[in-house]
Amino acid sequence: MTSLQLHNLKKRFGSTEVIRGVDLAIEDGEFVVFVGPSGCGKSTLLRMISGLEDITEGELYIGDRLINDVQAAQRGVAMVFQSYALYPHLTVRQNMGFGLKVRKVPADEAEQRVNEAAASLKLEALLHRYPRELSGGQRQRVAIGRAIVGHPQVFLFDEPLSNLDAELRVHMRAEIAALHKKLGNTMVYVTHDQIEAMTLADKIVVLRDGLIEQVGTPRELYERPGNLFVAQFIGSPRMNVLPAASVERQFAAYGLKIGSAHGVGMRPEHLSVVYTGAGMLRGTVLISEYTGAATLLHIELESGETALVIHNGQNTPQVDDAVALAIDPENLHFFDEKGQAIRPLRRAA
Ligand SMILES: Nc1ncnc2c1ncn2[C@@H]1O[C@H](COP(=O)(O)OP(=O)(O)OP(=O)(O)O)[C@@H](O)[C@H]1O
Repeated sequence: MTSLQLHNLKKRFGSTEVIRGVDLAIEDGEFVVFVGPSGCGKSTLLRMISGLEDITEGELYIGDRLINDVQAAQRGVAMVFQSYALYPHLTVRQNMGFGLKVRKVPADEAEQRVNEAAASLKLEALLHRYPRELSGGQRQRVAIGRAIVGHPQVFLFDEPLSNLDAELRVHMRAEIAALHKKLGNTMVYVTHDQIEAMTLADKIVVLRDGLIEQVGTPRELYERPGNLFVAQFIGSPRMNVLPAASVERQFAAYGLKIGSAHGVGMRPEHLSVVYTGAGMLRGTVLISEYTGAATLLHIELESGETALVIHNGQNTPQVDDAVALAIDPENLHFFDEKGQAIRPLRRAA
């Protein structure tokens, strides 16, 4: 059993509490991604699981074993860092085998494990090289290989792809997904990258200021955010949220009642530009950003608010054009004055 249970976990540095009571259950074999704004405590929480940071309060179980006071090396976890943390004076083979040597795994078994990991990560031809002779992606693969050879129960990844260029990130992301499929281990992954979170996670944990805001599948968080913070954190560009008062009249014309909602959320990809004048909202194009596959339009609405719209059809409007915007009411999100989601109109598929 390699499930993880976090019970009211807290971390204080001096008098500052940076993890303020986290309860979380991670299932055996699950791929869980921690996201949240810079400084919210993602890395600290991961380091508490790894044993690199001690736990101020609360309980942490791996399987049914309480591991608060178990040393990092005895927890059955392996961590992969953003910085790779390879030994520059050791070859790829030596780097991958180093931990096994320290743990006095017999040499022939260690060699076999390194060979197996090298084969699954396509590193066989590079085993004799030194880290300086490798590309960033190859280095990160070695760092992952070093984690694999220890046969950990749980893999922990702290922004492992942040130092790679865009193309390599896409490639390595797919490799990590394939690795999870193949090994089936429990994995916990910290990232800033929305696409990584959405594509890799079975479950995303959104953290803010040392607390969990919402836990759910990528689809649940995207389609049914529980509050304004999650609504605007998940999805890029972020969800437009307009004061209910500024759209009430226009919506009423379409038979839509805003009710007690304080804010109305509309994702940029759900708004479409219409030319017939039949849109719910009207405005003028302020900025038009062509990105190849789509154009991001900044629309100044009649109410004075600005809305972002992803336009990927023909007839892209130009700056200063007057446009109308339409949205399927199913795609509207409503929030109360405290920012909590109300009247969810959509069901996650
Ligand atoms: N050793 C430390 N001593 C004091 N404060 C710390 C220490 N490590 C982290 N912190 C503080 O704890 C908070 C959480 O830091 P953490 O690195 O976990 O955030 P994060 O969400 O991973 O941020 P980022 O996305 O920027 O990496 C921050 O306010 C940080 O300054």
